Amino acid sequence: MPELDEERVHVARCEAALRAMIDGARFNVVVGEHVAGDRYSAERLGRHLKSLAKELQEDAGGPPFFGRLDFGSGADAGEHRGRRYHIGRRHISGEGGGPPLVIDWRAPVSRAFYRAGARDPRGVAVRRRFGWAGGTLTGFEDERLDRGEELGAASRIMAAEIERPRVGPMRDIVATIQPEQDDLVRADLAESICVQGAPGTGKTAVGLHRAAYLLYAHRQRLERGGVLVLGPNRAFLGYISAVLPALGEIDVEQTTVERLLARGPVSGRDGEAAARVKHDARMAEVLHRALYGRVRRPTGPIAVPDGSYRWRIPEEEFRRIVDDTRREAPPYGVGRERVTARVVDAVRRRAEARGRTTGTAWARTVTRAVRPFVDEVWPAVRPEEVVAGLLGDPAALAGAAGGILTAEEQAAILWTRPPRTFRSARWSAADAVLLDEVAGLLERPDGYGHVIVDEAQDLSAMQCRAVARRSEYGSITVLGDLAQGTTPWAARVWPEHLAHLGKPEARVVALTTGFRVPAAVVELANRLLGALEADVPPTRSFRSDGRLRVRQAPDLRSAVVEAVRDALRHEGSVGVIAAAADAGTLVAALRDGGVPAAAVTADADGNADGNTGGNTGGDVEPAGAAPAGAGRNIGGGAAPDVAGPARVTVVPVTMAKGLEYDHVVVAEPAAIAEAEERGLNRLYVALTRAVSRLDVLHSRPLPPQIDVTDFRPLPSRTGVPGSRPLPSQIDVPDPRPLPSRTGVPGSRPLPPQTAGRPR
Ligand SMILES: Nc1ncnc2c1ncn2[C@@H]1O[C@H](COP(=O)(O)OP(=O)(O)OP(=O)(O)O)[C@@H](O)[C@H]1O
Repeated sequence: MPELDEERVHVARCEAALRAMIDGARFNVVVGEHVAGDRYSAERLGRHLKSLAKELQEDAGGPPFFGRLDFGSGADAGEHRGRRYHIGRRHISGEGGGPPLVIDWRAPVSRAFYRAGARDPRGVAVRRRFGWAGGTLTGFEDERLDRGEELGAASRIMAAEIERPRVGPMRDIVATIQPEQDDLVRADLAESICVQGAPGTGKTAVGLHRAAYLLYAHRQRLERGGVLVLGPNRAFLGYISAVLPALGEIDVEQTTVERLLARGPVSGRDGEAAARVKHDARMAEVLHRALYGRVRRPTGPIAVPDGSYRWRIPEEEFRRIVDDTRREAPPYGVGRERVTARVVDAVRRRAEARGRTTGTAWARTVTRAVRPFVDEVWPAVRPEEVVAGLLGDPAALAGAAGGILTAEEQAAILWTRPPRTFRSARWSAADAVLLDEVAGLLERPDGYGHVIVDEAQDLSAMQCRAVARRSEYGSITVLGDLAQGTTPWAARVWPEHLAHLGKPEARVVALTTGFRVPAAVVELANRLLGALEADVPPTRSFRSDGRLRVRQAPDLRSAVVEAVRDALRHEGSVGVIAAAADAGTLVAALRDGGVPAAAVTADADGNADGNTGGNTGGDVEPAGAAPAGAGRNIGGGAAPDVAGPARVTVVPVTMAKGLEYDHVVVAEPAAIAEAEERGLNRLYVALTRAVSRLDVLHSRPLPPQIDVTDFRPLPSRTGVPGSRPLPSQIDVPDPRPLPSRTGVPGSRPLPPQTAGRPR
């Protein structure tokens, strides 16, 4: 039988086995409800089995496997000698307890699929990649690693997967994880890592796959604490929300830092000066002082009535208890309990010396009697009281911030009209960070087993501390790009940031091969790097396809409508990215032009993406005239079933981080660049959202760094083994001749490898 037919037979066996697994899981749901010993276990088991049944059901339509490993007969194959494994998104059990039909991509043996190469075959004789179209197996590609064959980036199947137009939410990348990405995905649970990755290098993908991997490899250890994924805003979270469920992980909490810290609605706003101070690491010390400033030295003895006795703890002893407890520096709330317990103990010693029996009831009564004395010296407080007490009272602020904040800084954060009580305070997004800091001083928050922080460069020192508090006993994966930092407090180097995150020892790894943005677009964006005050290596694109078009247009609005109409002739999502102030008019222009567009709007909960005024996280508002599917058009995802209008989303550039669209129209770069202090970083983000095509439209002069009159594609730095640095299509006014990479002016380079990746 031809090999492809044999594989199709295997597909059919997998489908049958999967159906049997679904039936089995459903049966177990029913049985599980009766077999578990107690209600708690019954509930847990039921929940587990139901979600398993649901996952399997939802998964049933997808390709059951994407790769195959045939191990050779050499000693390096170890226990896998002569064996063959199909690798897929999830394990599929063999019929009747036989060997599994598909091995989970996270299993130890699957590692060779991602890491084996001609130089280090890891015992693998043949690596096979499968091509699928609409659930049908269409072909495969073999690499005879035992004969020194390796396609690398020349694999057609891999290139097609990476270059596939984006429709719908972000997909998993299990079939094409690159070796350097795999290294990060499978890093040990105990290890904290920081991935400095240029745009589109797969940081987010790596983080999500790492979450799935860790849950697979350390499920029991992570079950209690859980895994937390933090992203910049809701549009981003919407875009990535399908990846983990597709990998069978539905219990991962995905949220923004703002939501994680939220104690109530954000109703106040800060000016930039105030927000900068509130987000500064020095505020931690100010708050610490403000809180512990409430602890007072005892000014008298304690007298506790106890039946016919009256016990007395002298002032000196009480003072020693308070001083000792302060020195031990426990969380404030614990300190309060410790002082109380120590005073009760001191009373107990005296009572027992007089022959009193001191049981639980005695301790309860005495504790009640001691409380008022402890309240005097170590009062119970709420975070809101502490922060309001500081921001609403110049003297209190001066007391806590003296020698830490300058007079101007203190003036910047003082409330001009303090609320009557802390209960009526209007808290800003930055205040939420201060409240969380105080809450963390009062009581340690529950920690997570592992925290993944995306777009971490934008976090402030105080936000980092909030994350650190939640991962004190766990590890973290920090994902970010210093060049994409846009908040006023964005990191310029990693070590300091990692220290604020509580993991100064984290390994910093750079990813530089971009999988999203085509080479020509990358080269344009790279030109901004010198102006971004970030010491990061330039991106090298894996992709030689794609198109860049730069156009001057006196009437920008009509040019945008025209460009979008043109974009809609191609498959995939379309994103129009503009300065926040211009987004509304572009939505209107598109709708007037008969091109309904969805619009990314701000989150209600605040300060997600560097706009200190709050309201910068995002959501997607469906296009007015769009069909029902448009509402699902979160971030980069066009609804899968749409044929036109709902594929277009207008994104204020402040919301574009982490998103991607097949075709991007960037409108008026100069307006983006001048809208904020780190406007060029923002422009860098905007220019790197395109998967296949980028139109840059401008009516005003372009920022000099990307002025196309001087635009010449740089020699390819692709450097991806086996890749073909064919220039992407570049369409700019009056481009200078392409520089030669073979020495002949205007000549186009020949790909080093012509086999395997036809276009
Ligand atoms: N190994 C891979 N195989 C296939 N696609 C990949 C791979 N790595 C990344 N991608 C794709 O490239 C795109 C960019 O990835 P991702 O969003 O994770 O990058 P990023 O580094 O977080 O980018 P940014 O900093 O711009 O947000 C995504 O569509 C992702 O699926």
